[in-house]
Amino acid sequence: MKNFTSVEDINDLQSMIKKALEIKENPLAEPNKGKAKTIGLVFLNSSLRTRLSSQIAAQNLGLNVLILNASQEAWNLEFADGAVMNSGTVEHVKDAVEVLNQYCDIIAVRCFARMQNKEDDVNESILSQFLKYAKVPVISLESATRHPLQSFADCITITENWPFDRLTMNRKPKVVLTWAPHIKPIAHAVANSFAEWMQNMEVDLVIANPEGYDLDPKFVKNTPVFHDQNEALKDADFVYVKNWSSFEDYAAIPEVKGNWMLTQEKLKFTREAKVMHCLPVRRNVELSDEVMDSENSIIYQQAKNRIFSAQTVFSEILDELSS
Ligand SMILES: NCCC[C@H](NC(=O)CCC(=O)O)C(=O)O
Ligand SMILES: NC(=O)OP(=O)(O)O
Repeated sequence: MKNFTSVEDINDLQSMIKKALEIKENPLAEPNKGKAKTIGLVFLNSSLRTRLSSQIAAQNLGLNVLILNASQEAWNLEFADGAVMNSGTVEHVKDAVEVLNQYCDIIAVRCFARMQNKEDDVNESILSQFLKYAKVPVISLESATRHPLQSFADCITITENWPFDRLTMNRKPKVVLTWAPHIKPIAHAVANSFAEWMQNMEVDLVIANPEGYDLDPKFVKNTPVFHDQNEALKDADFVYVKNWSSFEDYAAIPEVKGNWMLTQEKLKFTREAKVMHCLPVRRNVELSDEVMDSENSIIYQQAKNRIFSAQTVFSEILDELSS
């Protein structure tokens, strides 16, 4: 694995999940694998889970970890080619990445959608510059259109919670990615990425969202989309709750009829579905306290699995560096 920015960067998802579950059994099995190597974790946006789980994963492998909370601690970066930098930005991303090349064996970066210009976000205007200027492997810690370490952790979590003998069960789990309300425009990365990874799993995926909130067709592909949440939830085994803004009318939040917050009442339509969310979650807006704190929730397990998705990816990249 050279870089890790999408599901396209892995060869075999099932063997990656197997490896992650082995790492989970014994996370300290290879304490010197990353010895004398340095990973730089660069955050252009806020984080709790990604920052801490990546740090734990790197430390478990003996990597040196540099963390730059760039939005708060570093110089204001310029991303435009040929910019005359006589205003607010202090350092060009080209120079920043060239310097990171001097310090790091792996560069990991979080660069959310800026939600100002659809083309910029769809074309990954920030991540693409890291990929262009980096001379070392680049890992996405969530970019404008994808959150691959989250989606990989989601695959691990679904696998752990669908342990039945698939042959005797004779059916795939039904997984529903449902839109949920929010108070402000939210990016598409988590939802896009979840759809993309689920399309590579042995599951029946459906997406539920209100009219006006269809995701980018590039990510939806042939996944069935329901505009009636209750209909989509019927017989679900897993319900993944997530807000996103309009893709078509980019970053708009058109009015929604009815209440899309996930409640225990709505779970009655499901097969006692397990509930998932990437966190952070707006309680009693996206889902009710009752759901969040119920036996159905596997949300903290998902957060824990962020360690093992990251450790598996770092481990694969270290294998590549030493080959
Ligand atoms: N990294 C996981 C999710 C990040 C982001 N959430 C947020 O921006 C929440 C912000 C808020 O709730 O105000 C998202 O959903 O794409
Ligand atoms: N799920 C997730 O990526 O959380 P953070 O934004 O806190 O890293």
